[in-house]
Amino acid sequence: MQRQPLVIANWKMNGSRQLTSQLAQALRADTGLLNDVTVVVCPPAVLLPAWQQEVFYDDVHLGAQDTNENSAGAHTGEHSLPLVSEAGAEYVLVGHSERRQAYGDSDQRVQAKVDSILAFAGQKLKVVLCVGEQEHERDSGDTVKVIERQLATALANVSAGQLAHVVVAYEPVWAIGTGKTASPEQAQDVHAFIRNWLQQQYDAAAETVPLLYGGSVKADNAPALFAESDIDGGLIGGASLEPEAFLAICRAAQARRS
Ligand SMILES: O=C(CO)COP(=O)(O)O
Repeated sequence: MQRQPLVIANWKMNGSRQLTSQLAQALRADTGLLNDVTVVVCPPAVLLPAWQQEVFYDDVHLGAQDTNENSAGAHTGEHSLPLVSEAGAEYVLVGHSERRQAYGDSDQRVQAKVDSILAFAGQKLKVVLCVGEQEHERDSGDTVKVIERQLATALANVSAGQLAHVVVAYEPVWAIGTGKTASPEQAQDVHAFIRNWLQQQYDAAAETVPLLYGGSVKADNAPALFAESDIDGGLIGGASLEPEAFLAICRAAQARRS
């Protein structure tokens, strides 16, 4: 099945208004690219309004890096779904390893966030569920066990109908920001496992779910990664802060369509 390639920029706690204009202009200069590839930018939440002004043609889509599972209340420093949605976000990253490791996002909390996003306002938001093993878990042969646990908990309450609003990003923790990319074969093996697992749970609905690879994706390694059958695009950290590099990565995803 032909899935539209998807590339998501995760700026993490980086970027600026100036970079917002630069990247938006670079992306908009290549209209053919934006027809073929769905491009989503997840800036820090305070930059969402600046991005909203840049992408008034809806050609680039916006996302939030995280949200709180509560819709409002006394949660100092947090962002709710109504707030990020009003600021233009259509996608929400959930369970990024940096949130799992440093900010208390347990499997259960990830599940609560997934449930709240899919229940929000008639399912207008998409979940980008991040999963991935740590280096010692890969070394001890537990990669698949960890991924299965993360998927099973996060998606426990998700129906086949809701799966159309889910993207899964495989981000091996040892490859994030380290320059150590998973080889295309290592990534494809895990993506095939994820696809099979989704098929067992959801039958045909699993075919529509975009599976992204993230972890030190750069302009030079993206073509080989995106040539794999179950790698539908990427979740890009550092290289998304460099317009030239990010565009080259998006073009590598575009090549999946030919
Ligand atoms: O964590 C990532 C994207 O969410 C990957 O980050 P890097 O591309 O900087 O390794």
